[in-house]
Amino acid sequence: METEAQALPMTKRPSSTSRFRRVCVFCGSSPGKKASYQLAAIQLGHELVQRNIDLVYGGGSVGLMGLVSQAVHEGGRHVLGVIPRTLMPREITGETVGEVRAVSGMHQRKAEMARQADAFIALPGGYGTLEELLEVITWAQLGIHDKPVGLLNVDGYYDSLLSFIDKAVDEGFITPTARRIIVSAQTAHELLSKLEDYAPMHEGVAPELGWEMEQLGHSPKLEIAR
Ligand SMILES: C/C(=C\CNc1ncnc2c1ncn2[C@@H]1O[C@H](COP(=O)(O)O)[C@@H](O)[C@H]1O)CO
Repeated sequence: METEAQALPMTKRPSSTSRFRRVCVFCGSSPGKKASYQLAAIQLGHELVQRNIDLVYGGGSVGLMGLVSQAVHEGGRHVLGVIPRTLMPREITGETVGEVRAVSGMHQRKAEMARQADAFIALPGGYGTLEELLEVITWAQLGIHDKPVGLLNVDGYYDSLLSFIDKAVDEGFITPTARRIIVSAQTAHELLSKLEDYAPMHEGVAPELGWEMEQLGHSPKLEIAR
């Protein structure tokens, strides 16, 4: 349900503060077939602006990635696009608004996005989005970071993924504690509010696995957990 403030145009809305300085958004490099996916990307951008949160994402202007980054940039917040050099030509990813950081490969990109963010949000997307989402969930499960992970379940797009994960819990492959790492909601406003309230609950299996980030040129947990 939209509040009175949310119904106002972005320029007329009162801004609020957040415990997050910068959020990483994973999302489709395609726009998807439903207008609701594109609208949700724009609304997420507006919600970040309203809460004074900056954006880090995979760079470029293709698909939902372009919509969320443009909404944040136009709202006056900082946008950081992290792009592997091989994807930098404009004909592959389009123009990136804000700051562009070139990295040497896909692994370095994920590590840099994770290092720069205080929380993660996945919009609808394909293999790339799923891979990025599942990696930060896995890192949270292992205690490599303590940052909240949110799933924006637009129009039930992720219902079947969530059902599968619940089945994995029932079948003994994911613990109930690890299941709670994923915070989901149907609107950006509700999701950000839930993420603000999130308390980390990993089982601290192997926090020393921060070595993985070190291998990619970053310091372990202390630096990325902020
Ligand atoms: C290869 C093609 C387009 C590549 N364009 C991309 N530009 C920037 N970032 C990308 C691109 N493709 C994937 N990513 C990253 O993965 C996520 C999106 O992948 P999905 O498979 O579309 O869900 C996104 O978060 C990026 O970080 C032409 O097809």
